[in-house]
Amino acid sequence: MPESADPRDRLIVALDLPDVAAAERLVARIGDAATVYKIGYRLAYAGGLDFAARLAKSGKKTFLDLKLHDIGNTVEEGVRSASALGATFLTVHAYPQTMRAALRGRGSGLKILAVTVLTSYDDADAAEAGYALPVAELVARRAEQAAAIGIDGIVCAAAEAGAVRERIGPAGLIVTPGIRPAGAEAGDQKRVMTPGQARAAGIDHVVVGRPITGADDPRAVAQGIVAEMEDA
Ligand SMILES: O=c1ccn([C@@H]2O[C@H](COP(=O)(O)O)[C@@H](O)[C@H]2O)c(=O)[nH]1
Repeated sequence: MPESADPRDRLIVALDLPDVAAAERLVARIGDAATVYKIGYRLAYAGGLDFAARLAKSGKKTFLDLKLHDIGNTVEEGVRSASALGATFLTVHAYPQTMRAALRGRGSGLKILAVTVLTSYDDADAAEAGYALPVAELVARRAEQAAAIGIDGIVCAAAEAGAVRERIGPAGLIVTPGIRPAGAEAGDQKRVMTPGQARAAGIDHVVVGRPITGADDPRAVAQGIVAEMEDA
């Protein structure tokens, strides 16, 4: 999705909910305050892929956060199947073989986003997983590889947006989870920024789940996040 004139497109609401009925209720409560919805494992394994296709047909943009990573043939064919769901975004892990396969399987209209290092990881977690590089360097390296391969966008923490932008140029998308309005619980997220800080750092889209799904008034929280980014 190129830089949109609609500020609501900057917010991607993560529908991390137990079933389609709960997702439908949340989307109805948020109404026109959000335009882009993310379906991850939890909902995808509970009928969420059909729901994603319906959401796309209803005019919302959809983001399939499936974080694919497998042998090239499986990724390519998986992306080909996912393309048929009418989604705007699909994630894969930022491994070169995986990213190349995803681009081979992609139909027109689907943007492939490469997940660099999960925002729940800090340097100690990366070391525990066997990586010699600190997170910031690993993100930069993966962004550089993703750009060379021709990937559409990068998923990283907002703190890395500047370094990623240098490597992917102005046309690549920077999508950042690990976003918390001031005062909200970080939960398991370790590389966190507020929506305003993230926007000022140069991101294109923020992903926000629990601060919206757990809110008494999810529509108001979504509107607040969009407004905070507008003001940044
Ligand atoms: O590095 C990553 C990649 C994906 N995610 C996903 O984003 C949302 C964040 O939800 P919150 O409730 O706002 O923490 C969630 O669906 C993750 O699977 C991420 O957090 N970090």
